Amino acid sequence: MKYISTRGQAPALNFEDVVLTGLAPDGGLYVPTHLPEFSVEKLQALRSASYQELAVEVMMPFVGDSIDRETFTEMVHDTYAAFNHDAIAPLKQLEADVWLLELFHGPTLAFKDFALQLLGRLFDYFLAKRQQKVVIMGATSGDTGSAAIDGCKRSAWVDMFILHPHGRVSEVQRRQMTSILEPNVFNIAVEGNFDDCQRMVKASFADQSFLKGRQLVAVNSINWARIMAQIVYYFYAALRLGAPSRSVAFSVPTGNFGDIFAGYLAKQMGLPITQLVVATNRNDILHRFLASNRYEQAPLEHTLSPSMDIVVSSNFERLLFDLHHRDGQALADLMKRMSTETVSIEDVAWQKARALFDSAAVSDEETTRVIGERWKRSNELLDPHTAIGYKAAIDCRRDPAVPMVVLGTAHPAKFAEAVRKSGAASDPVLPPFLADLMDREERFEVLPNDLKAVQSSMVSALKL
Ligand SMILES: Cc1ncc(COP(=O)(O)O)c(C=O)c1O
Ligand SMILES: N[C@@H](CCOP(=O)(O)O)C(=O)O
Repeated sequence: MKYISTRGQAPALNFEDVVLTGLAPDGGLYVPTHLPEFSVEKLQALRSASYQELAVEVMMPFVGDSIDRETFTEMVHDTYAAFNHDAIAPLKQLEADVWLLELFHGPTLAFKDFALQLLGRLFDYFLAKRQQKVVIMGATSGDTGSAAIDGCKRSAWVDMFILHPHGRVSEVQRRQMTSILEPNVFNIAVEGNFDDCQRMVKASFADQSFLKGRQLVAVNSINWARIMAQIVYYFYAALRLGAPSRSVAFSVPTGNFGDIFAGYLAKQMGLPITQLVVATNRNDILHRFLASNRYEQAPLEHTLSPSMDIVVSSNFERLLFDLHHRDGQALADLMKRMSTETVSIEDVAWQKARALFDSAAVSDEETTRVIGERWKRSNELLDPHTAIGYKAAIDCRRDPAVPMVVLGTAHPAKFAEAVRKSGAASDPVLPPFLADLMDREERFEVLPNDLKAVQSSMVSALKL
């Protein structure tokens, strides 16, 4: 399988090279040249596959000849052995034909573990083969950071710098990152917001000269392997609920548009998904775009669902590429305009987007109300991001006969403030392996919202 840039001006890469990169040199994001197809017969044959078996079937075509099947199968089994539920991604019934796909049974209690546990193993495999050390640089609004650190902290091949917005992630999220004291892990709290962190990461990928020859590698969803691993749980949930004989709908709490883009790809690959709901918080640029065909940036707002406090949604570019017939030049022009002005796309492309996605924006008040109500009704504690997914699912549902799956993206104990405000329960409890989290020593550096300051801190930590 080959990968091309959404902006059309970068060389095509194979899977190994695409895993060990970030942005394409032309500023675009890598996408596969084509998607594997899963026929009805093939889906039927996978109905009773375990999560791990399915993961190999879904991902192997993307991996191609970069890893042999036996080695990749072992890697996948090892990856999901780190999860704390036998089903890996269990489905829980919330009400008649509304299901919660619990994606928080990994080591850091968020859906990011699905891809980042695998990515850490992919890095080790390729870097050991090359005998090469790389530098990871990532931006996080809370969950990617801890999942990346957990996935890569034991690697001899990486030094890792994770930027989070100072004071804008939950205390549990911060401690999950900053209490990892391995010498190759560096946490930087930036006096800015997530978009500022992500901007610095992208600028560093675009010009890596400050690293004096060391190579940067991405852990954010600009890295194709992140998206690839997230496609699998859409297949898993749909097959468990009766696909291919039965269609399924998904509601996805959305920030950087990676998770829902994986759902869109699953649909393109043949999974009978009849509805995809983009669920946002007050940072609702994607909802506003889908409602009005105006892509208009608004200032980032801080909400009770901090992991989705994102305005510039990286992966939206991958969708726009498809909506523009994969025309790299058209995309390069569009992305340039989108960064400075309010943009509308051609009506046909926008109508296509509206046919693919429904959307809703959910306020903090509605989020806490939903958490409280769900707790009263069934003692089910939703984290604020998942609560947004649930509310959007109910508001946007097209066909009650089609099972609606809400992606449960994080464990409620990561977001005690929102849960407390909902009046749902006393503090949600962390699982035993994190019971002492609040007592662990922390290490992080606070830096101004300034690219040069961040890069020079990296250079001195790496002793370059
Ligand atoms: C808990 C949680 N839910 C939802 C999201 C949104 O996912 P995505 O950025 O892939 O849209 C994130 C992170 O972005 C998250 O951490
Ligand atoms: N919500 C994310 C933000 C980064 O998104 P990513 O999927 O591109 O890594 C986080 O929790 O860090």
